[in-house]
Amino acid sequence: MILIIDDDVAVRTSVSLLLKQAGYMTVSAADPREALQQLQSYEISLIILDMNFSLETTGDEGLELLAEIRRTAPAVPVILITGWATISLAVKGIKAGAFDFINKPWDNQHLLQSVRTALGLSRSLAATGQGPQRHVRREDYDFNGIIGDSPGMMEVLDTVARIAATDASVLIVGESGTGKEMIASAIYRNSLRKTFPFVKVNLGGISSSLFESEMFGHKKGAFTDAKTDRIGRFEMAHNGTIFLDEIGDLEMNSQVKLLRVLQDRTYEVLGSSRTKTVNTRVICATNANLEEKVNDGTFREDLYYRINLITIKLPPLRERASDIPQLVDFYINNLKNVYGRQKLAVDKDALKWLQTQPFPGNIRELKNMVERTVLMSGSDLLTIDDFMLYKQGHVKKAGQQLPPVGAMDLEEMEEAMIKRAMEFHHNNVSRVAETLGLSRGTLYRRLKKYNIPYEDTY
Ligand SMILES: Nc1ncnc2c1ncn2[C@@H]1O[C@H](COP(=O)(O)OP(=O)(O)OP(=O)(O)O)[C@@H](O)[C@H]1O
Repeated sequence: MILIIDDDVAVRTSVSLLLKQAGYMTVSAADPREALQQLQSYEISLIILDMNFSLETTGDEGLELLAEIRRTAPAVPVILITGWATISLAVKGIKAGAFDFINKPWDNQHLLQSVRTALGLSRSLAATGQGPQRHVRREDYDFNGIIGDSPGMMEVLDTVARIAATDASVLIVGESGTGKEMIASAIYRNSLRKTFPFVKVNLGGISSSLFESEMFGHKKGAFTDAKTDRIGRFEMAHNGTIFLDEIGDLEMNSQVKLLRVLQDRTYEVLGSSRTKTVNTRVICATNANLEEKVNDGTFREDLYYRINLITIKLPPLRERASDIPQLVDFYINNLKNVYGRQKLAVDKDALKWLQTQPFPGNIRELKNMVERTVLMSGSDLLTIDDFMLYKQGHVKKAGQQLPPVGAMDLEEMEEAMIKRAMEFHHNNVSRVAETLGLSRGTLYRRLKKYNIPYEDTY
């Protein structure tokens, strides 16, 4: 049973009709007292609450009622309905524990989708809440290529399993190289949207002047360089999932534009006056601390609350060192096939030693280290010495190739190295980032800084 709380009878009736047509049962309440009564009388599974239901415009009464609901029925998700003008009120509501907020006038499909997500999520939370510390069975999901069964990793996979089928927006946080993109793809592969596109966008690589054209597309002639029509990423992701990587790098004026499409699910193609509607699940990732960015005013608080209904934190590799042997084994097995060296193996002491290493670049760094050590060592059984040699060799080789002191400054060297790597990898940004030990976001920033042309590989 869904409880609709609004003092406006027209709103109550239309929401109730919409939900009934979609197969839900509803009851409604016109004021807080009646709302709390209904909550006692019925088994309520979801509440839709209009924040401005009171005659006062501050919305305080709505917030008070929300707090009361959270106290009496903490497991029941609440969806707020708010006006654009009261967006700060919606943020307050989300902080106070509301599940989602929808703007007035609402789009029926959007409201229904939020209802489905809220119900799906609370059901799966209830289901996984049963029984002592039960972990998901890997074989029930598509977790291909995701290695590790440390407690930290299992917790991540449990969350992915629980939330994949819902449409909840997910924010994946963690240091560079911890597998954020990999987890985003796992959420998609295990979702109901898996037969629709998965569109990856590296926001770190998109300048604010190009943001709209990249994300929403443009019509031929919309601006000087618009020689042909261009389809935007949101359109490509229609019915599917959009993965917004490096969201922490998004500039303020682009944040407003992104917020609007996430909020209203509508946008306009540049050069066209028609409003388009998009239905997409949003997964974001960042290695920045967004809360800090919100506090220092460089990331919009309302956008932050819009994207992080669910937060998945990927632990750094040093906090799940027990996964290292499995990861090494996985990479060695891949390399056996690539190089036709079926006897490749890593000795026990080396495995132990690897587990004590700090790996600031996390799994990406471990993977690079294993690959390069295999390439450099002629022996099939890799020992600590081989890995050490790789580390020293790395430094020595670099030493031999350095230009004379004074010939170049650090920035010039960096630029030259990036250009060489781009040439070597034929502008494949992902490969270049891997070889240079950078995250893609960092590499994109450098490419822009040095004006090095690149094709966005996403
Ligand atoms: N659990 C894992 N099992 C196997 N390989 C992994 C795992 N996690 C990450 N990797 C590998 O490590 C590399 C980095 O992963 P990924 O690109 O997903 O990290 P990221 O956190 O998105 O990095 P960045 O912040 O730099 O964009 C990839 O080659 C990926 O295949």
